[in-house]
Amino acid sequence: MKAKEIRNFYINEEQSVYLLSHHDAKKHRQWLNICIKQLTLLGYSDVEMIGSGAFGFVFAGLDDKKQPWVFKFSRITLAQSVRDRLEDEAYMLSQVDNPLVPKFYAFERIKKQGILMMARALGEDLEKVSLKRGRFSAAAITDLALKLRNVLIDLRNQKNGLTPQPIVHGDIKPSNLVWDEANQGLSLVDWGSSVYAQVDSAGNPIASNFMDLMSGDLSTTNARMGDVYFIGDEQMSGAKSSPRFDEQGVASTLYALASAQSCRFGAQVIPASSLGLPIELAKVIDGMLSKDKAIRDRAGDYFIRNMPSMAKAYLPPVTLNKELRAHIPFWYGSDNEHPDTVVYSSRKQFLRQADHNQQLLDVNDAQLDRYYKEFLFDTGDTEKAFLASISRLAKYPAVGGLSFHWKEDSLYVESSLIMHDKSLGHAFTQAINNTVMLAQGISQKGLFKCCLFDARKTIQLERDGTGAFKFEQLPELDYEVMNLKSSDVTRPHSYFEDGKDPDEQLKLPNKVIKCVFELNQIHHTGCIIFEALPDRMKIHHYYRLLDASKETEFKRLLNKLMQYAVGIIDVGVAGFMKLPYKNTREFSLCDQQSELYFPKDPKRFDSDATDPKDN
Ligand SMILES: Nc1ncnc2c1ncn2[C@@H]1O[C@H](COP(=O)(O)OP(=O)(O)OP(=O)(O)O)[C@@H](O)[C@H]1O
Repeated sequence: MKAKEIRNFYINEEQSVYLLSHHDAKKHRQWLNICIKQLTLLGYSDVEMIGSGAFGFVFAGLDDKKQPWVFKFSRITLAQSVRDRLEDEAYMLSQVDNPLVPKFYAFERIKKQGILMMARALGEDLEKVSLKRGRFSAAAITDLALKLRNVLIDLRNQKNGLTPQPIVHGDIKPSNLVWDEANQGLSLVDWGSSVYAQVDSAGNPIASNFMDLMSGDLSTTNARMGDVYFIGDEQMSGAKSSPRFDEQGVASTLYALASAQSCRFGAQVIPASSLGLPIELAKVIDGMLSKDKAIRDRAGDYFIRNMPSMAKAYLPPVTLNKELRAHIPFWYGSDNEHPDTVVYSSRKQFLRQADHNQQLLDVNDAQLDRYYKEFLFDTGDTEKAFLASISRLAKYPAVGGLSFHWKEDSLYVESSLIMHDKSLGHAFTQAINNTVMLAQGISQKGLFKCCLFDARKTIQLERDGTGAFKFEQLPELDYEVMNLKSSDVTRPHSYFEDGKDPDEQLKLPNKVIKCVFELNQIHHTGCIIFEALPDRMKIHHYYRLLDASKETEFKRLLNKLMQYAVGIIDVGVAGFMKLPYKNTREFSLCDQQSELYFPKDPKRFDSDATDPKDN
């Protein structure tokens, strides 16, 4: 089939579509519709978008024989050299013949836009499963570990023609593993970081032919950057491509799924040996995630050799902690409302550590761009894991605010969180608890604040030629009213206005600040963030009025706040957050969670088969 008529590609940055400018949002929607329409014209039915990543957008559809296909498009906003990689991805995928890998169908190029066509892996990717399910059980991790170990063996034994030519996938992580629950089937997708290995696991060069040996290829790396939250140190620092890269991806994946995190960096504070896994497997995973290469390699070899016997262990469901409680409270909001959650955090500054030893690969790389944008390059591992755990909270339909204050020997957390999907309560509790445990592992003194808000409610105002904001009617700030018991209403509450934040650069007009202070007299919780750009301003906010008797005054002040906000001329970001009570939770600092292994006598810990939905 020939994809002839596809035009006008426009793919924007990955963020909530609600935060794009009106113009960009429209273009984005048009673009998605064009893709769907064109794929439909080509004869595919039931076309839908099923995924997106740093590099591209992925659509699925059925061919004329009702076979499921996947179409991957690269983001038009990326440099041409990066977009060209879709063709390299197509080539590597075409080289792999494995039941766990979706079959390559075709690579088409229309104008500058490439489209990779392949079989669809059935099921749901493991990152999505993890967000719903929370921590995977010991049995699920063990089963997955064996499957992944077998994938590693297959990649090492891969032949290129007749010569053995191990392949490195280069980006093994939960979202690149598609899991089919019904058939217990696993697929490895996204071959965009894949290359032929240059060295074997012992570091000896692999050359497929004489020409390779002659060319300079053996002295420089051919490695591609995988996801910076999951790749190991060697891939990050530009070592030659080796099967060890994928061992690292597998270790990160198992660790992330066992702990319900979205990265590998938390292992110093929440080691695999604290997650209720069988002792042998836990030690292997911790070993593979070690900072010491010799330990890592030894653990990797052990994993490859012994995983089949480790997988024979009897691992019935057990409940190691009778009751799962959130370390900080959260409340359920209406299930009907599904916020498109976006997180905004300030004071990342103090989480940084000078570490300029990283040798970085290709600065053009989209992943690397992300690495810099997300301030990860000079941040310690635990701090990275903490930031990733905050981003994970934003993957749930939740709004609210959090403040972490690290003092002499304690951590103080203030919070106000509303979750809008009860069925995710169990997994969300684990996500919160991870955030707290990681925060306990941070030893610097300082303050970190973040707000989770619904991007759908963000107010956007465009500027005219003079910089003034254009609007026909002054937009209104949204709020909801919750009538709390009067005993609650009289409780004191705190307000966050604690000195200048180094990450805030917008100077707000005094009248805006005065308004916020007046609002502070009324019992409520919420946040407001002014993001003033050269061409427009976004006002992110959520407000919950906790004293219904003051609604008229509250509304009047919000209105006044908007009137003054449109007077902002400066460019930058500034915000306020208000958390409801002074009942701050105090936690001791804790470098590392204590050991917890799968019990030797599982019968004593019989699972009460808790359904996550009941929690
Ligand atoms: N063949 C496939 N079958 C089923 N789902 C797929 C397939 N290929 C991709 N997906 C889904 O689409 C998502 C994004 O695809 P992919 O990882 O290839 O894109 P990417 O832009 O390279 O992402 P990343 O930034 O994560 O590397 C995957 O997480 C997966 O859920």
